[in-house]
Amino acid sequence: MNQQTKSHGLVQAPTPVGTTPGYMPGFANDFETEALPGALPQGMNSPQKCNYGLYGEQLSGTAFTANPPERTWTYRIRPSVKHSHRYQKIDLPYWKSAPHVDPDVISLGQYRWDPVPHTDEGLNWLTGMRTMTTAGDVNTQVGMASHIYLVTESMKDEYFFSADSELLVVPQEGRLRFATELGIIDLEPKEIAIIPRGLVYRVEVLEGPCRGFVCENYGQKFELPGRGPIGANCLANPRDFKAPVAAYEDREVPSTLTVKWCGQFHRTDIPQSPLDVVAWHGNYAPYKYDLRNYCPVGAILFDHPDPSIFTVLTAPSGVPGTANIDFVLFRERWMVAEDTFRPPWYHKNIMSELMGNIYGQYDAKPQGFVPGGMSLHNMMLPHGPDKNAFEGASNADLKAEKLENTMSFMFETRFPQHLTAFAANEAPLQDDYIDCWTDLEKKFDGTPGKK
Ligand SMILES: O=C(O)Cc1cc(O)ccc1O
Ligand SMILES: [Fe+2]
Repeated sequence: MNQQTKSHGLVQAPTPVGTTPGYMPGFANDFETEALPGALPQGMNSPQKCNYGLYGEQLSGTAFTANPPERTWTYRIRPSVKHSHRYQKIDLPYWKSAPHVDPDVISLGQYRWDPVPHTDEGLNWLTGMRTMTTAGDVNTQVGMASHIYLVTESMKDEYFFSADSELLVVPQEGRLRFATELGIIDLEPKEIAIIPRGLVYRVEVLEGPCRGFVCENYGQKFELPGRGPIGANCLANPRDFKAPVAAYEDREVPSTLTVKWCGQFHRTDIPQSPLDVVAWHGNYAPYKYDLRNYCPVGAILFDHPDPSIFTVLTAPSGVPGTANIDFVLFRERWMVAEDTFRPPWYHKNIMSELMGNIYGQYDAKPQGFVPGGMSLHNMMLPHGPDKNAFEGASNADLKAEKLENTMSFMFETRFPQHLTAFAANEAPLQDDYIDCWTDLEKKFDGTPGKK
């Protein structure tokens, strides 16, 4: 066992050979990691006494009897239960949960927003979360919410967990550190992170201001999509997902723990940092993924496939083939299809489509859908290329062409998404969005031939 390393004020486990410092590779692997030699019991979970006087504690992210069960054994300085004093309700007025149907807001429509701007107000991970849409029901653990975060300040002696949800974080600007019970994840644009339900963490600003998108998944956890005939390779490869090595701090300072539970926020005082897990093993852990590792598969002769071929992660809903949420990535790729209208087709979809632009230009919307911006095409509402994209693609010389400088994504859910009052009234909604289709001409004149 190597000497443990000290970083970020947390004592961190040595890094396994051949990996990025501080991370272990693999999707939903059964990991083991210790920040102090011998802190992890071997061959069993619950010895009569743990090494270093640590407490053993299990964090279960699935039912005990799920197949496979996902859980992690932590060995910590104090059991989590010692952290809990009485909870007080607190208000985070911009962070909403489903069901949340504002009677004054119309969710039926095609919507697009410019980037939500930063303000002079100092905002952290909790106060800076701005809910745009909600879908499903947090109490029955179905559906999701989409948020924009605007973060300029680190959480200090302040910790959080969501009992409601796992969070998929998609940064667009700035760099954040997630100091979690199970280790440290640093995150920047072009990467994503998953923070599991129930995991305690603090978010620090490494380089601000920070803005990004969050998909709050109330349902079953994100997993890798079934690959069907694509087979074992391409799309998101399991080895490119990275879980942090153990890191702990032994700090006795007055702190707070905020809990999101059934859509409400509660706070309790704790006399120490809860990031005191010295060693852990298991398959329930936070992780990050570099979107530049995503290997897209697409049309190599003609036609435009369904965007499901670009699925990075999917959260099942219980109905086979019908996701609670698909996280879909539109990134740089070659367009080679012959005699084909290459951008997305016009369509209506039972699933509702929330999109965000991380950088560059999206092929169906060359203008107006800008980095940091979002769009919503709700259940069964028609959409597709704007007039310019349609004319351009209909008349393009169909040589092999690389779509460069493009990274957008979609949170696609089987549930209709409801706008919050913030999305409808405060965020920079583009009132003229639907005009992007107004000038599409009638070309039909009753005579045959391509027009
Ligand atoms: O609406 C969109 O832009 C997303 C999308 C992209 C695509 O290539 C096919 C269908 C689809 O919904
Ligand atoms: Fe679409």
